[in-house]
Amino acid sequence: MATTATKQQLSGPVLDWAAGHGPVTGALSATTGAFAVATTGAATGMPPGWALAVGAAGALGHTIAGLRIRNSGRTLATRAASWLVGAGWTTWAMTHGPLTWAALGSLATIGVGIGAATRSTNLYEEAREEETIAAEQRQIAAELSAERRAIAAEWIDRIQRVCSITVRVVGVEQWETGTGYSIDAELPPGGATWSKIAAESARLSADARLPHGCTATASPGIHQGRVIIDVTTVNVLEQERTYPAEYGPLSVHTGIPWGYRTNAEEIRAYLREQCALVVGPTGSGKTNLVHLILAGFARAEDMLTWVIDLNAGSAGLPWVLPALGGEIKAEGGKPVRPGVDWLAGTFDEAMTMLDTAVRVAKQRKMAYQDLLARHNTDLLPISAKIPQIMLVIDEGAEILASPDRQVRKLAEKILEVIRIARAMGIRTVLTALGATGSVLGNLMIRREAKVRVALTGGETEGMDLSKMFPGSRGLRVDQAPYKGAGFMGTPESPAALFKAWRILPNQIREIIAATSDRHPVLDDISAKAAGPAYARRWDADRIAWMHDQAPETGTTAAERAGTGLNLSALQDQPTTQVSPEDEMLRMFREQIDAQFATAPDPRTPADDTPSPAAGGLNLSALRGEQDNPAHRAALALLLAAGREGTGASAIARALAEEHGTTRQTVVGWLKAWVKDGTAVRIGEGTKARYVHRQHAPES
Ligand SMILES: Nc1ncnc2c1ncn2[C@@H]1O[C@H](COP(=O)(O)OP(=O)(O)OP(=O)(O)O)[C@@H](O)[C@H]1O
Repeated sequence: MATTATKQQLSGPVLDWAAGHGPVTGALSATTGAFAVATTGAATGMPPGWALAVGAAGALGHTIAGLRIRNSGRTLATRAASWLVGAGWTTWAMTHGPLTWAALGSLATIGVGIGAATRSTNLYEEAREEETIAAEQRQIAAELSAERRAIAAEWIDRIQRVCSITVRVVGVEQWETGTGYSIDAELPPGGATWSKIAAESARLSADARLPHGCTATASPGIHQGRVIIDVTTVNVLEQERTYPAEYGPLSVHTGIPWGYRTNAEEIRAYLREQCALVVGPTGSGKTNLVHLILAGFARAEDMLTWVIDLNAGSAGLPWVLPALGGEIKAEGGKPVRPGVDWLAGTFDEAMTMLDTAVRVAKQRKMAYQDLLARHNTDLLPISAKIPQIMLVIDEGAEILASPDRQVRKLAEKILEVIRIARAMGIRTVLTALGATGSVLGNLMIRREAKVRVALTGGETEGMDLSKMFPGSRGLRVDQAPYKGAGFMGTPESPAALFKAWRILPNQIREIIAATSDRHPVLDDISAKAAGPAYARRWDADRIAWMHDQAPETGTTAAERAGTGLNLSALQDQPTTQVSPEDEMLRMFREQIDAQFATAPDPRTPADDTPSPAAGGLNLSALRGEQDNPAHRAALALLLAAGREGTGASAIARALAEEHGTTRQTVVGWLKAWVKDGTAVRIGEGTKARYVHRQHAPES
C-alpha cells in the first residue's frame, strides 16, 4: 500500500499542487488528487500517516525548489501551506471516510481557498518581477546619468576656465556610434554667444586632452541663448572606410552622401538649388572625392551628370570607358549605359556642353511655365521625368581664374549656367586645387556655391579655411592630416571636419552596372533644346579625344596641372600607334554603332550622296549612309524629337536647305531604322510617326 502511494507520487504529480498550474487548474488538480488518494487509501486500508508524511515532504521539497528560483517568502508559505492542508485533509478523510458530506464539503472549501491563495501569490510574483526589472533599469539610468552628470560638470568647469563663460548644461547625449557626445547648454544672460565658445574650439579640445583628430565643436542651439558642443573622443578620420557597398537609389531631394563626420554619421549634399565647390590640393584625395560624387549622382534616379575635365578627362573616363568599351554587360549580355551622361575632355566639347546647358535652361524656363504655375512654384519640380543636370567641372575653379582668352570664354559660360539655371534644375560642382582668391572673390560663386568642401590631407599651404567657410572659427588644417579628410559645410550643416569614403575602381564598375537602368533620360523639352549637339555626344569623332587622352603613365596630376590648368586637351594630339586603347576604342565605336547605328563601316567608303533606299531596303548600302552628314542629322532629329516622335516630311523639311535631302530618302532611312530597331513606328497612315528607341514607350 505504501508502495502504491509512493508509486503515485513517482509516476505523476498527484500531490504536486504547484507545478505548471494556474489558480484554477492548480486547485482542481490538488483537490481531485487529494480526493483520489483519500478514497483509494481508505478502500485499501492505507495508514493515514503516509499521506501526512507525503504532504510534509512535498511542502519541504517545494520550499527548496521555490528558494532556488527566488520565489518570495509569501509564495513559498502559500505553496507549503497548500501541501500541508491538502495532506492534512487526506489523512483526516482516510480516517473518517472521504465519501461523507463533511469530507466533500471541506475538500471543496480547501479547493477554493487554494485557488484564491495561488491567484494572489501569482499576482504578487508578477508584480515583484516587474519591480525587479524597473529597479535594474533605474540603476542603469542612474549610472548613465551619473556619467552624464560627470561630463556636464567637467565641461561647465572647462568652458568657464577656457572661455570665461558659465553655462548651464541642459542635456548630454552620448552618440550611438560610441565616438563621442553632444552637450546642450544654456548661455548665461549678458550677451554670451555660441560663437564665442566655437572660437575656442582648439583650446577646449586641448584642455579636454582629446586625442589627435578629435574636436570640441560648438554650433547654435535651439535658440540664440543655447549652444550645442559636439565632442569627439574617437578619431574616425584616421581610419580608411570604403564607400558603402549598398548602391540603392538616391535623389536630388534625398541629398547625396559625400562622406562622414567625426561622429561617424554620414553627411549629404543637397544640390537642388546649391552649387558646390570642392577644393583639394594635389594628393589630398580630390580625385577620389570626385569619383565619390559621381557615384552618388549615378545612383540618383533624377540626375544626369555632365562632366567637363580638361585634364585628360581622368575624372570621367572610368565612368564611361568600361561601359561603352563593353567591359561591363548587364543581364543577358545587354550593353550598359555609362555612369555619366556626357563627358567633355576638350575645349570644343566643353563649349558645346555649356552652350547646350544654357539652351536647355532657357527652353525649360519657357516651356514649363504651365507646370510651374500648376505646382505654384518657381523651382522646376525635378523628378525622373524632368531630371536635374549636374555639371561637374574638374578644376573648374582654375578655368574661372584663367587669364587665357579662350579659357575665359568657357569661364563666362560656366558663370552663365550658374547664374541662370538654378530654378530650372542645372547645378554645378566645381573643383579647385586651391581656394584661390579669384574663385572665392567671385560673387556668383560665393552666393550660389554654398556646399563647400576643403580637403586638406595635411596640406597647409594655400588653405585659407576662413575664406572657404566664412563665419566658422576654430577650424584648423592640422586637425585633418589624412588623405580624403578635410572640412565640409552646407547650408544645412555648418562647416566641420569630415572624411570622404575611399571608392575603389571595382566599385566604380559595380556602380555603373548597378545603376545602368536607373539613369533618367532628358525630358523631351530639354532634349529638343539640346538638339543634335546632345544627341550625337557619343559619336566617334566626338569621342576621339578619349583615345588621344588615353591614360598617361609617369605623369603626375601636378605635372599635368602645371600652374593649375593643363590646356593640353586643347591641342591636337595625333596618334598613329596601335595600342590596347585602339582596341578599346574600336569596341567603343562598335558599341555606339549598336546603340545608335551611326558608326561608319570601314568596308564602305563614305558617301555623301543619299542612297535611294526607298524601294527595297539595303542595309549594307545604308552603312555607307552613316558617314553621310544628312543621314546623321536625320538621326539626330529623330532622337531630339523625343517621345513625341517625328515623320519623314518634317525631317526632310529640316534637311532640305542644308543637304537637299528628299522625303523619299528620309522614308528609306526611317524604314531601315525601324527594321534594325533604331526607331519605332507609332500610329498608322497620316498619323504615323517615328520615335527613337531611346524614347519608345516600352523603354
Ligand atoms: N578618402 C580616402 N580615404 C583613404 N585614403 C584615401 C582617400 N582618398 C584618397 N586616398 C589615398 O590617397 C591617394 C591619392 O588620392 P587621389 O588620387 O584621390 O588624390 P588627388 O588629390 O587627386 O591626388 P592627385 O592630384 O595626385 O591625383 C589614393 O591613392 C589613396 O591611397
